Amino acid sequence: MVTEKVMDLVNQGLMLPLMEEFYTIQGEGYHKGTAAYFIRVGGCDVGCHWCDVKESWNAETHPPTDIDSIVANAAQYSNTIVVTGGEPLTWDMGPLTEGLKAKNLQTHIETSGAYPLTGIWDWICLSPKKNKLPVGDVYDKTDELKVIVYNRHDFIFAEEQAEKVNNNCVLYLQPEWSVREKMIPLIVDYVMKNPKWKISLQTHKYLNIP
Ligand SMILES: C[S@@+](CC[C@H](N)C(=O)[O-])C[C@H]1O[C@@H](n2cnc3c(N)ncnc32)[C@H](O)[C@@H]1O
Ligand SMILES: Nc1nc2[nH]cc(C(=O)O)c2c(=O)[nH]1
Ligand code: SF4
Ligand SMILES: [Mg+2]
Repeated sequence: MVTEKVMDLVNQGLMLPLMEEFYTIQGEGYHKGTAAYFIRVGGCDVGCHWCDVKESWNAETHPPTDIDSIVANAAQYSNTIVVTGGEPLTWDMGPLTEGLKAKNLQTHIETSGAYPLTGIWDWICLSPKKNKLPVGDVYDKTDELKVIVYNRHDFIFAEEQAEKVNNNCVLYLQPEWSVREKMIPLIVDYVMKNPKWKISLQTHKYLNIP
C-alpha cells in the first residue's frame, strides 16, 4: 500500500511511478538512431485506442521510485535520457530533470502535452492527441511535432497542429503501427506533395529492440 507520505512525494515529483527503464536506440523522430536511456513513467488518462503501451496507464501498478535512484541509474548508461510514459507530464518533471541536468545529461521528453509543461528539457517531442489536446505554451517550446497517422483525417489534424508550433519545429508524420501497411503509402504521397513534413517510423520495432 502506498502511504500518504509517499503520495505526497509523488505529488511533488520527488518520487515517480516507474514502469521501466532501459538503454536502447531512440527509434523515432529527429534523434532516431541515437543511443539513449529511456525512463518510462506510469500514468496516462489520454486513452489513445491504439496506444502501444497500455500497461503504463494505471500509475498504481508502477512502484513509486525515488528520483535520485532513477538519475543515478540513468547516468551510468548514457548522456541522452528520454523521459516517456505513460504521460510524463501527469507528474511534476521539475525535480527529475534538475537531477539529470545536475549530471550534465541531455534531457528529452516524449509527450502528448495534455498537461502543463514542467521540467528542464533539451528536446521536446510533442505528439498531440485529438481526445486530449495539448495545453499551455508547449507549442512554443516544442522542437519536434510527431503526429500519428491512423486514418486520413489525421492529415487534417496534423496541419491544424502544425499551425500552432513555432517556426523552428521539425514536423513528422508517423504511421500508427497496426495500420502501417495501409498508411505508409498515403504518408509517402503526402510528404512528397507537402515537403515541410518528414516521415518518422518506429524503427526500434523493425530492429526488434525495446
Ligand atoms: C507511448 S507514447 C508515451 C509518451 C506520451 N504519452 C505521448 O503520447 O507522446 C510515445 C510515443 O509513441 C507514440 N505511439 C504510441 N502508440 C503508437 C502506435 N501504436 N503507433 C505509432 N506510434 C505510437 C506516441 O504518439 C508517442 O509519440
Ligand atoms: N527504441 C524506442 N524508441 C522510442 N521512441 C519513443 C518511444 C516511446 O515509447 O516513447 C520509444 C520506445 O519505446 N523505444
Ligand atoms: S497519450 Fe501516449 S501513453 Fe497515453 S494513451 Fe496516448 S500514446 Fe499512450
Ligand atoms: Mg514506444
